[in-house]
Amino acid sequence: MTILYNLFFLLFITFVFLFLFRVVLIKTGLIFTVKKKWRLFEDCFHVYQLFKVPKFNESMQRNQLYHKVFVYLNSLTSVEDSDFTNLFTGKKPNEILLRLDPNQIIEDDFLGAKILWINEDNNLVLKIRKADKRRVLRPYLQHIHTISDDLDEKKRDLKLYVNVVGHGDDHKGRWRCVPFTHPSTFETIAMESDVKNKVKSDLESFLKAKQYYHRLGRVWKRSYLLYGPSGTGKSSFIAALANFLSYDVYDIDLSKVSDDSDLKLLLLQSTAKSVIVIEDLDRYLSEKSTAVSLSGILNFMDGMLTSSCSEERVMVFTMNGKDHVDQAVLRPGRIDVHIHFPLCDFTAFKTLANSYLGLKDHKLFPQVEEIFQNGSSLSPAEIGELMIANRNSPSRALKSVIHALQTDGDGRGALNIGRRSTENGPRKLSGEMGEGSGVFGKEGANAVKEFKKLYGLLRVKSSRKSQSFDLNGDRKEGG
Ligand SMILES: Nc1ncnc2c1ncn2[C@@H]1O[C@H](COP(=O)(O)OP(=O)(O)OP(=O)(O)O)[C@@H](O)[C@H]1O
Ligand SMILES: [Mg+2]
Repeated sequence: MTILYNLFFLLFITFVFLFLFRVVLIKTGLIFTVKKKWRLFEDCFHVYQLFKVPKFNESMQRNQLYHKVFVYLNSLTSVEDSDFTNLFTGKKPNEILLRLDPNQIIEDDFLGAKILWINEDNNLVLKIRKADKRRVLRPYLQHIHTISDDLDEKKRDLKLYVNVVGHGDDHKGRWRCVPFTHPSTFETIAMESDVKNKVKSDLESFLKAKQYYHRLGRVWKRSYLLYGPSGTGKSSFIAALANFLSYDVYDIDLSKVSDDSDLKLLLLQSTAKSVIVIEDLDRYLSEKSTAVSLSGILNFMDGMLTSSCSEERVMVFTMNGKDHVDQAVLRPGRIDVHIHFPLCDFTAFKTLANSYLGLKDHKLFPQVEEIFQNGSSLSPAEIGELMIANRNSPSRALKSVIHALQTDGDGRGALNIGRRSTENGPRKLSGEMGEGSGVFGKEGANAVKEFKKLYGLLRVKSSRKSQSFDLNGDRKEGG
């Protein structure tokens, strides 16, 4: 019995000791020293090979590989975790950049191999185990190329192109370009986070699907329809989308397009990695005589032009409502994703109150919620404007929102943010989801469900007419 007792006591003491030892190791940072010593010990059993990437070549020209490796290394989390590194301000406000320090050593992992980089004067030196070199070096350098190209792409300044009226046969230079600096991001837009996440992952899977689209012989493009009343964030969403993708924006004003072939030329003159936008398409299509025909627009939406369209493009069309739009315009393939932009509801209101007034909660919120439950006919733009005008007094801002909601916006006085009542028709609280259409948005939780249900049917009877496309399905195939 005594032996058993002693054994148990010994086990307990060992456990306590190990626990305390672990705490001391972690809390004091001793663990890093132990790891370092262990690595040095381990290194004694390995042969390393060094590769130097000089900043300049023999003719003192810049070595592009040096730039790429530098960009890549500065993006690694190990820079952040290293013992020391440099901090600089970036181009954007509040941006802080991490930069390698001379003689800093950075560790990276690739395909299970440990790789070290040493930042010497005007050289970056790669240190790799000889045993790993043959297997890892080439794909690793390829990986650096790809990542640094992506990072460079993300850093460049975006441009907004607008089309101007052409003169005679001179179609050259029809696009006019200005810097695109719209600050909108998916985070600043008040809409269901589920919808935002779906759009983001849809875009990401689209970007990865180049080979897939090519194999199918399809133009590598993705088309979005944003529809909903005025002031619900459609244009802001386009800006957010362009910022998310770091793509230039080509905003096509159809009233400045002379005919179908002119429209084709505009598309041909756009560059890859761009968002092509046509706003208020429903209004244009409903006009009696237009310079561009319906078939011209359909061909444009198909992007069936030349090989120059084989590079990725995202097309975005906006409409106030799609009820009266020709079904051919909305069919899958022409429009891949339908996103509904509803009038403001309580969830959107809370997002706006948080971003415009810094309010997470307020004693007037329950009252606002109650009014929203009875319905509302104000857009996020209208509510946002009321908040901006009263931003110094959150209570006053909320009271004015309540008043505007109760009076259906009529009491907004000087702050009458023109509703395009003639364009939108009478405002509807429930959206205008067409029959059987697949929609992302707040048109009731049913919208997404319906969308999935519909695609369920679509997968079975893939040949039948329908108006939507399922992101999940595409992701599986494309990824
Ligand atoms: N959902 C939203 N979240 C945050 N801000 C919004 C939202 N909707 C509108 N706004 C704000 O309202 C203003 C107008 O929005 P926007 O131009 O994007 O609306 P729209 O749907 O394009 O309207 P229209 O159909 O009249 O062109 C913008 O300043 C934007 O910041
Ligand atoms: Mg707009």
